[in-house]
Amino acid sequence: MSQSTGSTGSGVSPDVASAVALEDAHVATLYARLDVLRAQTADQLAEVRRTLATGTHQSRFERDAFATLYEDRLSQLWSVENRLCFGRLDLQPGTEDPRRYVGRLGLADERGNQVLVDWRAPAAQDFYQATAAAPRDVVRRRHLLTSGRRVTGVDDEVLVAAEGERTTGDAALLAAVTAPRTGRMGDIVATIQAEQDRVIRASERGVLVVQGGPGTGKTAVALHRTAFLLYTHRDRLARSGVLLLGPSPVFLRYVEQVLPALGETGVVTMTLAELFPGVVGRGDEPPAAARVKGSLRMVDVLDAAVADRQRVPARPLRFDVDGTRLLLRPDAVAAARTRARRSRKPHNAARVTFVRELLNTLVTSLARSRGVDLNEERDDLVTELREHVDVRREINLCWMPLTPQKVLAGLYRDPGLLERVAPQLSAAERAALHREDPTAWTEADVPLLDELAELLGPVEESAGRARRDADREEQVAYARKVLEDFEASGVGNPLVSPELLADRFSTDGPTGTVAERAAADRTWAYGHVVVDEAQELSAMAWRLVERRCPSRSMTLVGDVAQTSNPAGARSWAQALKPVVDDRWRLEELTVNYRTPARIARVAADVLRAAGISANPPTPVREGEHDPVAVALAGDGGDAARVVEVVRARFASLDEGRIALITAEVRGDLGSDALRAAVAAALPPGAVATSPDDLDAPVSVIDVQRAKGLEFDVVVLVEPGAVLRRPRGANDLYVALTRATQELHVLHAEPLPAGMASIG
Ligand SMILES: Nc1ncnc2c1ncn2[C@@H]1O[C@H](COP(=O)(O)OP(=O)(O)OP(=O)(O)O)[C@@H](O)[C@H]1O
Repeated sequence: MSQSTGSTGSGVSPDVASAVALEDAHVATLYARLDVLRAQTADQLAEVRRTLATGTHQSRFERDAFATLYEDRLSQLWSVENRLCFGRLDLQPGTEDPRRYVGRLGLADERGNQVLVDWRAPAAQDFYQATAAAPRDVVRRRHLLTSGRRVTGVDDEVLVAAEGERTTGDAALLAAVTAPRTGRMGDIVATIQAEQDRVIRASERGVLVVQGGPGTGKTAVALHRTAFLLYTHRDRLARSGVLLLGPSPVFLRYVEQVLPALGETGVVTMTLAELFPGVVGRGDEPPAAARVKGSLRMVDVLDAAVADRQRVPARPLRFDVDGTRLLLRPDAVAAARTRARRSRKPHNAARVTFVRELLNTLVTSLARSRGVDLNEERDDLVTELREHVDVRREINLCWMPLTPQKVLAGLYRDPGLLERVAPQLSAAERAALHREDPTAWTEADVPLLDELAELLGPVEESAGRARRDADREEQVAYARKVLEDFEASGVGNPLVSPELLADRFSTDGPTGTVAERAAADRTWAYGHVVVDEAQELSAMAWRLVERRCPSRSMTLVGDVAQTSNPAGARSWAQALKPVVDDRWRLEELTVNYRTPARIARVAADVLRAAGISANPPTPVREGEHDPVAVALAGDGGDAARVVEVVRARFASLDEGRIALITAEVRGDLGSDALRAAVAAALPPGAVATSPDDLDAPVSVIDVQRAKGLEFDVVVLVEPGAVLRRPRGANDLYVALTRATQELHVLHAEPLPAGMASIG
């Protein structure tokens, strides 16, 4: 059995009081050590700046590199102030280091003895993995409850006899999951659960899919896994970069503090809409358009659209080259096209072959017409033809250098072209693709632009690339030497690779940081890609992600019961088949840390009523508040009623956040109108001015934007209308599972099937 003892409050037993005093004293020594290291590092930074401030270019270079390292180390030492140490492991006597303290980073005392183990280190693994059923060498796991630098309580589990796996550190966990929300996700290092830890520490090789219902910690796990992989494979990953793909900018802001709090700052975080450099796909579009654009049939459509721009004229082309008449017959153009296509190069590169073939034909007839020796005059004649305006124009009309934007815009603008190149789409599907402003790019356009970039290739090779590469190699070699010196100086392990350091102190700046270079380079190959809400990716989006990660080292987290994109996944097997066939492994998360059981039961009933087979996760707590339904009258006064419910909840809430979740953006009960109405009824600053604002206590958002977020109180308006959206049952499931404490449902229409139990 695993026994839990401990307290955070008054009236504690003498044993607990003395345990708290003991841990308090120990933690004080850890903070003292931290202070010493901070002071030492600050001194070393000042020293480097002073002693190497003058002199040659080389010594300034060296100073900047060392300064960068000390600054990194200092900011890491400052980032661990909060909850520096949160646990203790007591192992069987005779084990190496039988008492281990676990915390945010590893610390050694002045004699070099390890006094704190980094949560990511193998020596900390048992803190998360040991259970009563499989205690490994653990006798006791102790969670330290802290306030500032003081220990205020302990929560002990004594692992003495067999029992099934259970959640660990109950008091600490419950305190974490019931705490009021701030609008920003926090880290969970102190209370990572065994099933989550297995995912976090899983091998980085291959494709790992993490399926879990709402609130199972998928996002938290994805972020902690990212920190773990960077810690474990720093050299490789710092160089190649890690990409974290999230569903929306607001979601990325919601999670943006987690990795820095774990000491990691170099991860590239983006939405799919930003993955094609130079374009941000923020436009809205109807679900029907997104569905077609996400379909794999677009691969052939785009291929045909490019082929359509490789043209053979219907009639012979005639040129007058300085008095010499030339004829270019369609069959000669067709032959040049065939040759160019056979090169299997992208359109812009194959154009070189096409132009060369045509010029060969023309130059032969030019030489013949003028009666000159082709072999002797060839270069001059070719130059003459190349510079001839008509020749250039006609060759361009047959095979133009193209950009992805140009081809896609042309396709959307021209129904005739669409009909020609997309006979496999229905007329309705082609109509869905047509649009008046073809360059108002949407998220679903981004994978298509990327696909086209593959088909087209770059318009011209960027000049100077070779020179930049050579410069960079030199900088990296130098950075490697600086790192060796730094490690020898004994301040700690550098957090960066030579490449990263070269980026950081490079003052002439052609390279930028890994993150900047990766974000700007469509062909960047990331060392690992993490996709959150991965169920939302369409088949075309998967092709793009695959191109960004040729090593296929990926972590994909999501829930196929929450898919709202009409082109998104219905099952992992179906979504991943075209990407990696069946070469992926699955881990499941089964415990819901967010939604209390009283609310989660309603959400599960909605899924069941919609015939969606899913295993909703088991809530970790029952909760204190039953969900409440409030009937609206369906008259002109409903918006005022909604406002009144929000106002009343706001008045009685000391801390935490409220979300008013709507079915739509527009209309009386749409998010825009309700945001204005609620803002007028609440004190200034209480209501977020846009869906992207996470700091105000009250947010008014449509269900789409609520994805991945959570709130203490959710007020949901008109669930029946949510249900009518494409994949509406999934959206309703998402909306119902955003609450950490209370759910209020306001409805004029009858409550949807599955929600009848709400009183
Ligand atoms: N081990 C844990 N200890 C403390 N809190 C946890 C733990 N695991 C998850 N949580 C908390 O539970 C909440 C839900 O986590 P998270 O957002 O990662 O879930 P999710 O599976 O991504 O949910 P959804 O699919 O609904 O977006 C967060 O507040 C997170 O901090």
